[in-house]
Amino acid sequence: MKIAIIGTGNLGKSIAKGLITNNAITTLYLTKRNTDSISEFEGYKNVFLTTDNVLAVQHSDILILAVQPSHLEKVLQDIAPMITEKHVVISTVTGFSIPKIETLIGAEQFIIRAMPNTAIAVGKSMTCICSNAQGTKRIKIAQAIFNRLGHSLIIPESQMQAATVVCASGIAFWMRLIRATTQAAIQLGFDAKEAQELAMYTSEGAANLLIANGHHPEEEIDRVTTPKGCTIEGLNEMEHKGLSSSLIQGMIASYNKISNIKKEQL
Ligand SMILES: NC(=O)C1=CN([C@@H]2O[C@H](COP(=O)(O)OP(=O)(O)OC[C@H]3O[C@@H](n4cnc5c(N)ncnc54)[C@H](O)[C@@H]3O)[C@@H](O)[C@H]2O)C=CC1
Ligand SMILES: O=C(O)[C@@H]1CCC=N1
Repeated sequence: MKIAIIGTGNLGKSIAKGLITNNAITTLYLTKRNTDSISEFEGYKNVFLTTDNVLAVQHSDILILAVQPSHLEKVLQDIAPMITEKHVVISTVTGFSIPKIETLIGAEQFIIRAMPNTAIAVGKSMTCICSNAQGTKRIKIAQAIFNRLGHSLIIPESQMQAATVVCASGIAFWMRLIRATTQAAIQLGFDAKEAQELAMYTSEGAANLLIANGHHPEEEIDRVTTPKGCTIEGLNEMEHKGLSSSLIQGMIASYNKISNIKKEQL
């Protein structure tokens, strides 16, 4: 696949790493206004670094847009004349709707919105995808890319904002949970490196149990909680202190913030 990533920042770099590691490219153009900070990609075969978005579009079929929301309009205006029927345009940009993209490049283009997360760098992104009417004809291409780099789900565009919080911001939320369990493990006597190892692999094990068995989390919790034991003592104390409630409220606050960001952009 001939892919261009327009705006190779935090997310763009993660996508580039995932694509390169998984041999998912024929050519890969990475653009940035100053390419110095993506020099780590120099030297890879068939990977080209450039400041020229138009050049990247001309040499690619799949265009992954990963600039900040405030930059997308200008980027789309610049590349619009170069977009042809060979291109599939995949925007990862938060809060920038498909109708708005259509007004800038045309509703006849294949337009996909994707919400991956930075775990795409290690082939473990949960990516939600939606498209415009024309894009439904190419959505399988987008799914094939994101399934190679993790797991994907097609959703209606109306759920994209929620997907941003759960999947994209979700990486940060899970990191805090892993950090907190690491801190507890240190207090309980493990050195910092061991503590993080215990926290990382235990969280990986918990997620894999659900993925493999398809169980509800409480079913797995029941298997761990010995009556009058230490697990239920800890769980109940966490809930008295508002663990679930705090996570839910945090995610709702994050969701509401996206609505405000969208209004600020109008
Ligand atoms: N960081 C994340 O985990 C996720 C970010 N997103 C979305 O992805 C987009 C990018 O986010 P980040 O990577 O975090 O931002 P970032 O600021 O790290 O990356 C954006 C990059 O675009 C470059 N850029 C700006 N104007 C450009 C232009 N005209 N041509 C080429 N490059 C240009 C900037 O130099 C920067 O490196 C945002 O819209 C964000 O909402 C979506 C999911 C996850
Ligand atoms: O924090 C943000 O606004 C962006 C969107 C999801 C991840 N980063």
